[in-house]
Amino acid sequence: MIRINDVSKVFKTKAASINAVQNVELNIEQGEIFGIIGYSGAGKSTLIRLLNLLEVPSSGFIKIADYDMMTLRGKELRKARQEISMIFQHFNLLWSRTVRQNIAYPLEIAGVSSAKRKERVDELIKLVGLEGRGDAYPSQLSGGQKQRVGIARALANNPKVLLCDEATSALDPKTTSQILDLLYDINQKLGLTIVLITHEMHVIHKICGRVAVMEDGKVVEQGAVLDVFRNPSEEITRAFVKQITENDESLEVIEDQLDDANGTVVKLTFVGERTEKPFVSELIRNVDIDVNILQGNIARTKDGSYGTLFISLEGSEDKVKAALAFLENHEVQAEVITHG
Ligand SMILES: Nc1ncnc2c1ncn2[C@@H]1O[C@H](COP(=O)(O)OP(=O)(O)OP(=O)(O)O)[C@@H](O)[C@H]1O
Repeated sequence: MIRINDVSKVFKTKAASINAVQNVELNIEQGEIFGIIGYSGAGKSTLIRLLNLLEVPSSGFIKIADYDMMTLRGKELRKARQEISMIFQHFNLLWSRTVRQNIAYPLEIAGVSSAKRKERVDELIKLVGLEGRGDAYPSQLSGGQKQRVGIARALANNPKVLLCDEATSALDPKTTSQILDLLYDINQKLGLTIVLITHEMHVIHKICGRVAVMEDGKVVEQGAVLDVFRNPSEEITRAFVKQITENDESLEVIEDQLDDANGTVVKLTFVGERTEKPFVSELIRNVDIDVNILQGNIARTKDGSYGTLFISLEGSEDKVKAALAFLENHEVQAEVITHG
């Protein structure tokens, strides 16, 4: 659906040339939810804005559906943009228009008749869960409701692709979760291809199937979300994965407990089916060793679960060795943190 081939963007200012996006290669398939994650300044916004030509690439090729984006001008570009819609962090609503009028706006521009507009707006209001709020103004809505209007407006002309530019970054965790659920439902119902950018790993693991990690304008790693969780190859990716698996609070607890632990402290990482199985009780039964659970966390991704567990193994050196071997044989990654 989306082919990004050797795409770069250089911003030339009086003071310097900034390589905001460098030689990016990405293929995004029809109907997938693809996440792009990076810290501030990594180039995510620039990259997503290149997709609908809000920014023009300095070099490279972008193909979306049947459009060779680099060659589009005028009327053709406007038509392509109707099929590549976008939602924004700060919603970008028209404040003097009601919810209905905001949603109808792109339909007006596309020349849709008044009766058809009304029908379509009714459908969209239902789709995004804004029944009863059609005549409200944006200032009368919560953040989550404003983003629902943004989503309905973006979907008005039946786009093939929805670009989400930090769409949940201004929302609290509960509302973020509701908006992500809505995006996921829309993806499932309409088969819409969604590309989202974020600096938060929980957004990625909640709804994305694949992810690309950006740093200094480059895509440094990409793959299925579960694989990236299991085997992050870059330092920056490991840091993002830790946003989910080791929050600051959990590390503090572990550090306190490390000082007190008598045994060998081990960090276990397990993926997919393994998270469903009682391997700790199997370990205790098979190796006859004491296991003290210090801290645990399971993250559910769209395609399965990923978990980490910090345990302390208390027993003779041979027993500890046998326990580590048992874990390895049962597809649980074990990393010894300290020896007691
Ligand atoms: N219009 C512009 N003119 C000059 N430099 C720009 C412009 N837009 C972005 N940049 C620079 O390009 C780099 C990438 O910025 P970009 O906004 O794409 O990053 P980002 O990952 O989206 O970060 P953030 O989440 O903070 O927006 C930064 O160094 C930024 O200062």
